[in-house]
Amino acid sequence: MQKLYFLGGGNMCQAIVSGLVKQASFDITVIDNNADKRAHLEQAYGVHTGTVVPDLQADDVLLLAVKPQDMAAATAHVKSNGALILSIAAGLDIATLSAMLNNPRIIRIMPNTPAQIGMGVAGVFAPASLQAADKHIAEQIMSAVGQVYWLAEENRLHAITGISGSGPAYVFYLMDALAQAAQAQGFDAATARELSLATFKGAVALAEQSGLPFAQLQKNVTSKGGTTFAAITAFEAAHIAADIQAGVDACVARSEEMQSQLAKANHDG
Ligand SMILES: NC(=O)C1=CN([C@@H]2O[C@H](COP(=O)(O)OP(=O)(O)OC[C@H]3O[C@@H](n4cnc5c(N)ncnc54)[C@H](OP(=O)(O)O)[C@@H]3O)[C@@H](O)[C@H]2O)C=CC1
Ligand SMILES: O=C(O)[C@@H]1CCC=N1
Repeated sequence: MQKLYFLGGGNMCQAIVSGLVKQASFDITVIDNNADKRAHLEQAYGVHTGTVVPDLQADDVLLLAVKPQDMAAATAHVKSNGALILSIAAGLDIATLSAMLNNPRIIRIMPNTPAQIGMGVAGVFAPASLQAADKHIAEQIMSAVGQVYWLAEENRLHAITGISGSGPAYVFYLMDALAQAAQAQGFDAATARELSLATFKGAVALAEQSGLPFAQLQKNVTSKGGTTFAAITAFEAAHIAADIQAGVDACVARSEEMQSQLAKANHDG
């Protein structure tokens, strides 16, 4: 069985591992410096764990899942020996990773946390020089936990980060805002959470099942001069849609900025 190592056993590693172990197609080892995390990973998913990446072989796979700013230190002693490298780190480009690992065989992935329940979205980019078999491995790993979108250019990873990579946080922010509004209307915290959750859940399922444009679905709730009209008029006066666009733009800009900073730090250091 092909050996797959995760470097970093945190949130995203656990999300991917939880879906992947059901496939039983890789011999998985997670490298993490935290003993509690290693014990949890062994117990919950039956994977091997360790504290150091062993010297790799060409047919092994290493998935990099530490924070971008920890990557240089975490990979300093890794001997990748031409193994396939998959990186989920935001803002670390292939040129920088390739210099860190002395290995150009790298695929970048931008996943998101709903991977934990098999409903993730992942943007994936592979340089043209990589073999179809390498792309197949990335596809196999990420399709175990959700949908996979192949990107034609590495730079598109910034955009996918702004939409689906960070996107779950925007949705939770809106869910929390609706729950807070419910509390302001006198519901207790538990009921407010349930009302917000059930409203999001029902709206998402309706959008999916009807296939209608989101704007049409919104119109179907909005009687002219009625209650929803009052709410949407208030949202428009507050430029909520433009603010969401500004949030996405800030996310994309930060991804680009991190990439320049990390590339420079690695080049200088
Ligand atoms: N969370 C998200 O929604 C998404 C995250 N990503 C990317 O995924 C990557 C991981 O993020 P996430 O899982 O949230 O981060 P976490 O902090 O949850 O996980 C990283 C793990 O790596 C461990 N670690 C740090 N340094 C080392 C080392 N030298 N050797 C072994 N283990 C080490 C950390 O331990 P300790 O805590 O002790 O430092 C931690 O357990 C990041 O690069 C991020 O950009 C991409 C898309 C979405
Ligand atoms: O916030 C971050 O930097 C990471 C990348 C995408 C989601 N979380």
